[in-house]
This record gives sequence, structure tokens and C-alpha cells, in this order.
Amino acid sequence: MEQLLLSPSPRLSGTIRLPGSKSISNRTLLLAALAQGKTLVRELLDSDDIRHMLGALRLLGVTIEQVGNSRDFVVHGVGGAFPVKQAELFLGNAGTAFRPLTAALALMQGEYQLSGVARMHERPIGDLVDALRVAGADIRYLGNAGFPPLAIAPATIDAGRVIPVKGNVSSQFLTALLMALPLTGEAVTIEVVGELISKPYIEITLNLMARFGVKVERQGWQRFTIAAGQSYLSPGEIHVEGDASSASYFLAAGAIAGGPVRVEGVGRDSIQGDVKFADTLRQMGATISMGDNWIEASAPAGGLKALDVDLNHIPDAAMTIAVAALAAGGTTTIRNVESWRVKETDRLSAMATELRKVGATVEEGRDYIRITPPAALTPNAEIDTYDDHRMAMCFSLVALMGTPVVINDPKCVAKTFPDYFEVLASLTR
Ligand SMILES: O=C(O)C1=C[C@@H](OP(=O)(O)O)[C@@H](O)[C@H](O)C1
Ligand SMILES: C=C(OP(=O)(O)O)C(=O)O
Repeated sequence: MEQLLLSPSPRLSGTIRLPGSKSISNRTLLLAALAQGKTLVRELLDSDDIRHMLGALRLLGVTIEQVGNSRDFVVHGVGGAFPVKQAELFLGNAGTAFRPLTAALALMQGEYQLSGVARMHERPIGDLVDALRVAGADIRYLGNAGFPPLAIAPATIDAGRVIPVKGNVSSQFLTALLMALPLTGEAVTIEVVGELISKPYIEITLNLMARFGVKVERQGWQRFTIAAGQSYLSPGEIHVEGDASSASYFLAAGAIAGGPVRVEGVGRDSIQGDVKFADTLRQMGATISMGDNWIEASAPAGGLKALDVDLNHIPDAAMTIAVAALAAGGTTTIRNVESWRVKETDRLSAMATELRKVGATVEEGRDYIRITPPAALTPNAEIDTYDDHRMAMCFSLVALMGTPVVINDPKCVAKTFPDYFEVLASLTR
């Protein structure tokens, strides 16, 4: 197994340009593929999750051209129906590819199989399948009930009824239904049963759908209605913002190791909920400033403060707070993150195990984690990353606390940020 030793660098400052947003890249690709007309998608993220979406769309008969060696792509929209009616798709561990493609393909009157890596086959999808079945979809489980892999067959779809969906396991199920059901042309009502988690991701979905010409009326977070006869139309061009979750590691770096560290590509104008990570860092005492398209963080004179916070609205960037808590005075509690258990790994368990390796006292609850830093961090801890890009990126912050740390299998960052460690090293010491 590859290991990366990060030597201590207690001071850090500089500016980095963020890679494109995963959430915006994969939504935009799917909407552009389904739309009528050509879309120029600018500054698409280059990572495993996006390669899975690109590869799947091409297998489904969508023409997508890269502009030279740039990250700009021209997507030739198919106007609502994929030309290829039989395909086997492998989608790695990309939730933003697997869930939305399941919903879109369930409406396509074709024979499709969708699978992923072993961990994807442990990540739930039953709530989405149940909702699609109410609309008439024919979806079978090829392994365990409620989980991928899936087989989809042609079916008579009737979306003109209330489609209920549970929202307490992943918001991606609601996102998938919202993006796919307008393809039926029927008047659609989706009703969220119970609590909805990760709400800001629904705002990204609605924002991008609107740019492709489909309006959704919503009553709070409970009821979403789409008027009949709407269809996706290319807006011509979409620019992909920088990734706000990827920004969290650099902003935390500035807040821990002096700074200022500036990230370019997201700011006040962002449609990503994870820009709110900056507010949490500010509550920890960091100095934050923000422009339309950049955010900057510096360390406070007296060190970071511990917090007791509900981070359900930023589940991905919340992991960065868990590791930043090692640099805070006192005990930090992160609440309402049960969804961590069904992501790339069981992140509550993985985070607790690895934080203990650097000497922290950790309490792991069903849906919370409580972290008390040690008087001195344990040097050269070997951090397991569980094929979870965010575990690798978060724990790099330990080196900024003046303690050397070893990251096992560092290349797992390829899911969303293949050159993360090079970009981190580019900040001046
Ligand atoms: O819709 C999206 O782009 C995402 C939604 C979130 O998942 P959940 O809704 O499962 O929390 C987030 O963790 C994931 O990285 C991306
Ligand atoms: C949860 C994540 O990924 P996915 O889109 O596969 O759900 C993540 O990137 O942290």
C-alpha cells in the first residue's frame, strides 16, 4: 500500500484555484445530455466521479466532445430520451452518478444494469427505488434488496400521482426524482415523507434545473410540484463553480496554520451549501473574508475555539471540522450527521478510529461525534483512509498542527480531487 508522509508545516499561506464542483459537474452533465440543444460546459471537474458520469452518458449514446485539452466540454443533448436502449453501466462509488441515472433510466423504456464498487453495493438506494416504483418503474435488485446493483426494464410510467420519497437517508434520492420526472411531461408532485437531510443540495438541483428551463414550485421542503409540459432546453453555456467542499481543507489550513489562505472559484455568489463551512470556521474564531468568487481564512491570535454544532446542512465539509477540532481548545461536538454512516465508508466510525490514533478522546454516537484533543498530538500516526477521499484530505491538516502524519492510500483522493496533495504543497510555508 502506498503511504504519504506529511512533514509538519506549522505556518502556511497563499492562494489556490479550486477544481470544479462535483455536485454541479455531474448534475450539469446529466441535464445537458437530456436537454434539447448543445451545451458548452466550462471547467468541468476532472476526477473519478465525473469520469463515471461521462462514460455512462457516452455509452447511452450521448455525444460529448472535449474542447482541446481544456476542461470545457460540448454536450450534444438528446432531447429527453437516450438513443441506446440496452446498456451495462459501472459507476464506481459516485452517488451523484448512480442515483440520478437510476431515476432517468427508469423512464427510458430500455434494459439497463447499474453497478459500482463493493462499497456502492452497501450504500442504500431503496427509498429511491420505492419512489420510482410508485410511478410504475420496473427495477429489480440484483444483489441485496434495497441496494445496488440494479436491473431496469421497460415499464408503463404514470408520474401523474403524488410520488412519496423518504428524505432522511440521502437527499440524492429527491434530487434524482426532481431531475428525472420532468422527462415524463406529466404534472408531477413529489412529497417528502418525514425529515429531509442535506437540504442545500436540493437548492443546487433546483437552480440547475431552472437554468435548463424547468421550474419547480415548492412548499417548504415537503412538497415539490412540476407543471406539465416542461422540458429541458440548453441554456447554451454553463460554467462549473469551484468545489466548496474541496475549499474546506484549504480554509481550515488557513485557520489552523496562520494564513491567509485564499481559495478562488467559490464565494458569496456560490449555489453550493458548503460555502457555509466558512461560517462554522468563523464561529471557531477564524478570520474569514469573502468576495463574489473567493474566500479567505486566517488563524485567530488566541487559537481556535471548540464548538457544539448541528452540521446536517454541510455533511461533507463537516468532516473537516472534525479534524480541525484537534487544533481547538476544548471539546467539539458535531451533531446530526448520521448520513456519514452510508457514504464512502462509515465515516462516524472511521473518523473516531483515526482521531484516536493521533491521541484524541472521541465519543462516537449514533448521529454525532465528540472530540477532545490531547495535550500533544501523537506524531507519525498512520491514518487509514478507507477508500474515502475526504478521510485522506481531512487528515492532511494534522501536519499543519506541527505534527508529522502518514496518510495511507493517498490516491483515494481521485474521487473528487486527484492532485489534492500537490495543490496543498503549493501553499507557501
Ligand atoms: O447531491 C449531491 O451532490 C450530494 C449530496 C450529499 O449527499 P446526501 O444527500 O446523501 O447527504 C453529499 O454528501 C454528496 O457528497 C453530494
Ligand atoms: C458523499 C460523497 O459522495 P457521493 O456523491 O458518492 O455521495 C462525498 O463526496 O463526500
